[in-house]
Parts: sequence; structure tokens; C-alpha cells
Amino acid sequence: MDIIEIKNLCKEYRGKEEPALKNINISIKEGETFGLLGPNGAGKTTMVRLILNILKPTKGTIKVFGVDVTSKEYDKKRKKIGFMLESLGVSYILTGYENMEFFDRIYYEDSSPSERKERIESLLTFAGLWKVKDKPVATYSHGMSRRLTLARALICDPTLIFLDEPTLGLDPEARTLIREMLLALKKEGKTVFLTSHDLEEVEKICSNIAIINHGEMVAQGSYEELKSRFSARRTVVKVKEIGPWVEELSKEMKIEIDGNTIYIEGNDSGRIFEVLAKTGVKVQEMKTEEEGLEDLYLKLLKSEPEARKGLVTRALKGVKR
Ligand SMILES: Nc1ncnc2c1ncn2[C@@H]1O[C@H](COP(=O)(O)OP(=O)(O)OP(=O)(O)O)[C@@H](O)[C@H]1O
Repeated sequence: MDIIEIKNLCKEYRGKEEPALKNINISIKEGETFGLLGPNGAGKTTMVRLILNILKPTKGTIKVFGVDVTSKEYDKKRKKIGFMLESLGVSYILTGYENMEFFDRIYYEDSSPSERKERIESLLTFAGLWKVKDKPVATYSHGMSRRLTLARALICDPTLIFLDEPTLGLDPEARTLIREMLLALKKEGKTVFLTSHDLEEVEKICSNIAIINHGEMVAQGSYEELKSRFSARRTVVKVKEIGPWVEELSKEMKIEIDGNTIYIEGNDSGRIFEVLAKTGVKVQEMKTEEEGLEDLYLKLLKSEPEARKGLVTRALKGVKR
């Protein structure tokens, strides 16, 4: 079942010339870890806010748990959604425990004190904060505060969790701790919707990735799918000396030259051998290389809208629905 189904979603902000989101289509299945990747201003936060019904779409529909997010029925479903947005959403004056207790009381009004303590202890332990539970949040590092925010988001035992750039501004160690928490949630079978501009993060955690830029879908699929569909292979040929024959070569294939190395687009070694043989050049070394997802991401973001159209079509064709 699709937990989130977004169809033809558009969002325009008043006074802004360019729409924040343009005709977005996404479906996310139960238990999937979905990563929305894009640079600053791409439209990631806008998308999360629309799904949480904090903002209203200009056009299109969003269904979560099969229910339109603008309907009254969605309010009931929201109890099973946890979210960690950009702002911390916890009190600095209160201790970690008191913050958790405050939110626990909202979700479990009639809970016994022992059950409440058990829930809070389990989540604060999960966040690595049980030892500092009685310290005010003001004394926590930024990483600890983010972990507390994540623990707070889990109080309602959500089936769906939204995380808007959860590791933003954290040092590598703090980032790793949050990522470990996310991987544990993934293992538990929670559906996770993560936004990030950190490719490595998305690659490590997410089973389904969408790349947006200027509000437009650039590519969508699993890491492996994106890699196999878009990641270009090239053949690297080292020669003793570059000569006028490269002109002939460039007529037959797309090439780039750096010193005595020629980079040829593609990995059809049979054809490359054939063309090189015609030029009569002596090849010293030849190997194929695959472009990493990082190169691919940058390439997709830089690509012209017209070129992107092709990429999206190719991406969507391959996405299993
Ligand atoms: N309240 C608002 N009013 C007007 N324009 C807005 C508002 N919020 C966002 N925008 C614009 O919408 C576009 C998308 O912004 P959004 O914050 O969704 O991007 P983002 O991908 O989350 O960026 P970042 O990674 O910097 O958080 C941007 O051009 C931004 O200026």
C-alpha cells in the first residue's frame, strides 16, 4: 500500500515569480525510507509542510494513509505521524526528561506513571540521552538537542516519520549518531521521509530517492536504479602522444583530453578498439570508469531543463509502481 501518494503537486507562494514546486508526482510504500534530495531552495521543506498540511497546495493532491491531507479525517491519522522539522521544537529551560514527559502527556493522557517512565526511558536510551535526562536542554550540544527532537518525534510510536534535514549543521560524530538512529528505525520497518542535501546520507539510509531542483523533479528511483540509469561509464585511454588523429577520433566519439589521457564517453570497448585502430595510435593503457552518484547528482542539478525532461521521463519509466 502507498503510505504517501502525491499527484501533480504545485505550490506557488504569493509574490514569488517562480513556483516552489512544479507538478510533482511521488508514491511511497509502507516501510520505505524515502530521501528527498535537493540544493538550497529546491522545495524540500515546502513539500514536507504540504504533506503535513501546514501549507495548502496551489494544485494537485496529497494522500497519506489513503486520506487527503486537507480533509478532516487526516487529523485522526496525524497521531501516527512523527516529525522533526528544522526548528528544535523542545524547551531549553526544561530537562530532557521533562520535555519528553510534556509531549508524552499529550499523546497518552491517561497513562500510568510507570508506563510513562518506561516509554520515556526507552526513547531517551535510544537517543543516548538517558544519563543526561535531568540536565536542562540549554546545557546540551546541538547534536544532543537534535537527538532529543528525534526521540520526541517518536513518542507517538509513529508508523510514518518526517525528518527535515535532521543532520544539518552537525559535526561528523553527531551526524553518525543520528544516522544510526535512522537506520534502527528503518530496521524496525518504519516509513521514513527524509529531506537532505547530503547525498552520502541519503545514499546510506534511503531505499527510494528523489532529486528535486527549482521545484522540479529531476530523477527518482532507488540508489542502484539511479546509478544504473544515469551514471555514465567512460573509457580512459592513455597514449604516448596526442597527435592530429584525435580530430578523427572526436568525429566518431565524444572525447575529452587531459595531457596524454583521452576520456571517451561509453564503455563499448569493441567499438573503441576499432576506432582507435583506424587512427593507428599506440595505446599504453585502457580502462573503464563508472561515474559516482555524487558526480551524477551534480550533473543532474546542472543540466538544462530540456535535458532534464529526458532524464525524468527515463527515471519514471524505470520506477516500479
Ligand atoms: N513562506 C515563504 N514565502 C515565500 N517563498 C517561500 C516561502 N518558503 C519558501 N519559499 C521559497 O520557496 C522555494 C523553496 O523553498 P524551500 O524552503 O521549500 O526549499 P528547501 O529545498 O527546503 O531549501 P533549504 O535546503 O535551503 O531549506 C524557495 O525559492 C524559497 O525562497
